[in-house]
Amino acid sequence: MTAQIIDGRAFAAKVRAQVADQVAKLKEKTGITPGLAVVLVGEDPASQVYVRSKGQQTIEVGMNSYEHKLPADVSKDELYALIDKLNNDPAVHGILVQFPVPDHLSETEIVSQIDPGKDVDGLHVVNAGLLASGQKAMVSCTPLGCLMLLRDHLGSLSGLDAVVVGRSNLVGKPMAQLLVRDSCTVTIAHSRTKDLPDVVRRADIVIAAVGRPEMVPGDWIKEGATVIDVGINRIERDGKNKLVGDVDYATAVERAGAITPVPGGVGPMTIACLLANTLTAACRANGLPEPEGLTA
Ligand SMILES: NC(=O)C1=CN([C@@H]2O[C@H](COP(=O)(O)OP(=O)(O)OC[C@H]3O[C@@H](n4cnc5c(N)ncnc54)[C@H](OP(=O)(O)O)[C@@H]3O)[C@@H](O)[C@H]2O)C=CC1
Ligand SMILES: Nc1nc(=O)c2c([nH]1)NC[C@@H]1CN(c3ccc(C(=O)N[C@@H](CCC(=O)O)C(=O)O)cc3)C=[N+]21
Repeated sequence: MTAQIIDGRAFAAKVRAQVADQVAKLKEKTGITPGLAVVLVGEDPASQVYVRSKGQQTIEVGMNSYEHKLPADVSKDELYALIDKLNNDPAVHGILVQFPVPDHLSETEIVSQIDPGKDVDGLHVVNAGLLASGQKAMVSCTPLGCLMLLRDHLGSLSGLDAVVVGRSNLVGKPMAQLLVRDSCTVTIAHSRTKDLPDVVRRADIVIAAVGRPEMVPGDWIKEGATVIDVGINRIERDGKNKLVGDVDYATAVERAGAITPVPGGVGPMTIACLLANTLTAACRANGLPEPEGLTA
């Protein structure tokens, strides 16, 4: 079998068009323009690229973008003072602190400073708890994007066996929560999993969120399974820089029923869902109905 390619870039463009449409209506009806603040600490080159791309796409859908660049040696007090200011700024509906941050700062502590209603990354314990208990939360953008692709491709996910490889707070854990909510039978695998190949072989849905280039080979994939590759790894091959996922695309494409490519799969969906979450946060902050088709 040769897999159908799930075109995340095209789907993300559709999500952004929906966001743009609903932002325009919101502005017209209420005068509210959703605003997203992105905080970048230091000069990590990959982070700079993402932050620029987030800023551009925020403007393109008609929202306000606020970028805050802080030096790598910024003190935690200065960073928290900025977060506090953004928490209290009514023009800012979403706040994202780009990770990784320099070693003298704690990601967990940073996230705990953000107003949960503005936590568009869905990382605050309040949002993790709301999601885990089946309530309305801010859901981390990458898992939300993966869920949208899966629902679009498969329709109902009910009763399917899903394996999530990776248990991070940003991707693996919220992904597993969303799949459980859609009635999948979910296994969360990680670096201590015994016989990972065997665990992956059982899955109708494989989500790879590990951070190891091409770690999942095609012969771990059940024939016809749907494979969502979250990994973004920069490698050098044949003297060229290349972006590859956590799945060995060349062999997996021969076994899977459908697969997301890297680039052009999950990555663009992450940014589209960040914009969707910012719109959702703006609606909730103003007691307005949820945007249509953009929440989990
Ligand atoms: N496309 C997108 O939009 C996004 C892509 N990413 C990418 O997704 C990947 C994962 O990101 P993130 O979740 O933040 O990463 P983390 O490093 O936080 O988590 C990686 C997870 O993978 C597990 N793991 C590591 N090695 C193995 C192994 N050999 N076998 C099985 N499991 C293993 C770890 O297990 P343990 O807990 O036991 O250590 C951990 O749970 C990265 O490539 C990242 O760049 C991330 C965010 C967005
Ligand atoms: N607080 C926080 N939240 C995040 O969600 C977060 C983060 N920090 N730090 C880094 C990771 C990674 N991440 C990506 C977003 C978009 C693409 C993306 O658009 N990728 C394109 C290609 C980009 C390229 O060419 O480099 C694609 O896959 O097609 C990738 C990765 C969000 N993350």
